[in-house]
Amino acid sequence: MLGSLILVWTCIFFVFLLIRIQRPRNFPPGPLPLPLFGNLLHVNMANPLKDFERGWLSFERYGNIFSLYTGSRPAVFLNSFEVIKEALVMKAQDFSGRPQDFMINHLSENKGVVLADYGPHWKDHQRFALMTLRNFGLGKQSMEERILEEISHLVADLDKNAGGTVNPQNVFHNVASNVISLVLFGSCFDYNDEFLQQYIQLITEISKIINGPWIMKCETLPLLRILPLPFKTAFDYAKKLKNMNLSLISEHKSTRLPGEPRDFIDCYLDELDNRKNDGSTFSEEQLVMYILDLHFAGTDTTSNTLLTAFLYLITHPEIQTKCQKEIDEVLEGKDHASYEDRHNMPYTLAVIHEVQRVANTNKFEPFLLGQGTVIITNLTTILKEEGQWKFPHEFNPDNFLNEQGQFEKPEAFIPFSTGPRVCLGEGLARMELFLIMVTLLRRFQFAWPDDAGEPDYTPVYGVTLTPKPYRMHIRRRERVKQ
Ligand code: HEM
Repeated sequence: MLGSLILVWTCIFFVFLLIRIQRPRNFPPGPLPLPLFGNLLHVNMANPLKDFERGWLSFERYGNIFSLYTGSRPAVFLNSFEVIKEALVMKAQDFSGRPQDFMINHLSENKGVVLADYGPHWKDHQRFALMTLRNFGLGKQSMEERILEEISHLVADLDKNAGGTVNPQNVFHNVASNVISLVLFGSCFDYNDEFLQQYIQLITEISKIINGPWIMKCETLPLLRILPLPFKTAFDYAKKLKNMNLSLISEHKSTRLPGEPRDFIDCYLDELDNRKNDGSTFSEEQLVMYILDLHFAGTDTTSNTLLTAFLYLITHPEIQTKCQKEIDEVLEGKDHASYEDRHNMPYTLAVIHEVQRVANTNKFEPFLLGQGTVIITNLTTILKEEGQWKFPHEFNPDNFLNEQGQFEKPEAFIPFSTGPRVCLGEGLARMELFLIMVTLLRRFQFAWPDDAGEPDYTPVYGVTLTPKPYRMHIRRRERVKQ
């Protein structure tokens, strides 16, 4: 009996030795990975940020580089501004790839730009998007006019609720979605439009699923991917979205005048005509996914930043009032704000940047280094890194103001990332944030409702971070002529 027991335990011990995961020599430190599971059981899957911020995977414990295993695959986390800059800027060639075998790659069918690996396909499409955005007036007045036009609908919508309270979630989602729709489809939608509502709902559902607990388990144990688990509905939703994009493309095909593009889709169709069958990576299937990528990347991030902005502004009324004073002075006698006005509004600009710092919508970015090692840059740590900020752990616009009250941007402010994979919508997003916030603050006074209890700033973990749902009280301001 004893002999059999010893034999069983010896076998178990040898199997364990065979399948155990060992960190290679000189590999960044981290918690001991378990066979098969790696560090899956070490991480709070509902909200890993808690582990990283002040928890047991914090900077204080493992320093600025550490590693975790998803199954038998290592992922290296870069945790400070200096190491991220070194990787993404100084060694950009090595650190600009994307993993191609995550679940999410199956969803996107390895098309589009956000998840594309570093290479000719990504380069051509990134260049094309930047050029198209520029041609449609990014950085010029025409884009500004389009955004202001969209903001006028937002103002009318909020005005209907003046004197009452609103849940700003849908309001900001609609406006961000409409701005990017203008660029992509040449038109924006009525806020109650069925197409828009379905589009946003499908994107929201996919975000929830790809950030849910099943996905992490499937990354760890890829065999699970073939089972009919709840995450499979994400594929049905993605198919519906692709069909919606296909219908938009076919409508464009039937109404376009070649060489006279009205929007991003027309530009891409012109590009296809010009390239004919030159063997390039441009194709209609790419366009379907590319539209989805840009819509997704441009909507959630911008609207969650706005939600964060107003959460902090209504709970810091003194900061709101100081912005309004500056805005009133600079816009005295003008009908509307212009993006150029930012140069005369150092305090408001500082508040917008501080909002982006605390909102930190894109917390982790995955990159692929040779030999299959995934590199994850942890933007959360950098945007609160001691030594980089005057007040790393509080909401304080002074983080972006010098002694003379002039606007100053610390180098570690990288909410749009840095290096070749930097956000390609940065210019558009910055213009949107400025024009929307300035216009709304000029028109309305926003307040935390008396019966709403204590504000909770802890973000909800998701593909992008978002504040917990809240309501805000709205009142028209008297100073502005209607
Ligand atoms: C406040 C708003 C925004 C924030 C904070 C933001 C942030 C980011 C970040 C951090 C990345 C890098 C992600 C990564 O490497 O995984 C990124 C990439 C990207 N963003 Fe944005 N973004 C915003 C708005 C937009 C808008 C409006 C657009 C649409 C034009 C857009 C399009 C993209 C695209 C296409 C990429 C992928 C670039 C590539 O991989 O080459 N973003 N964004």
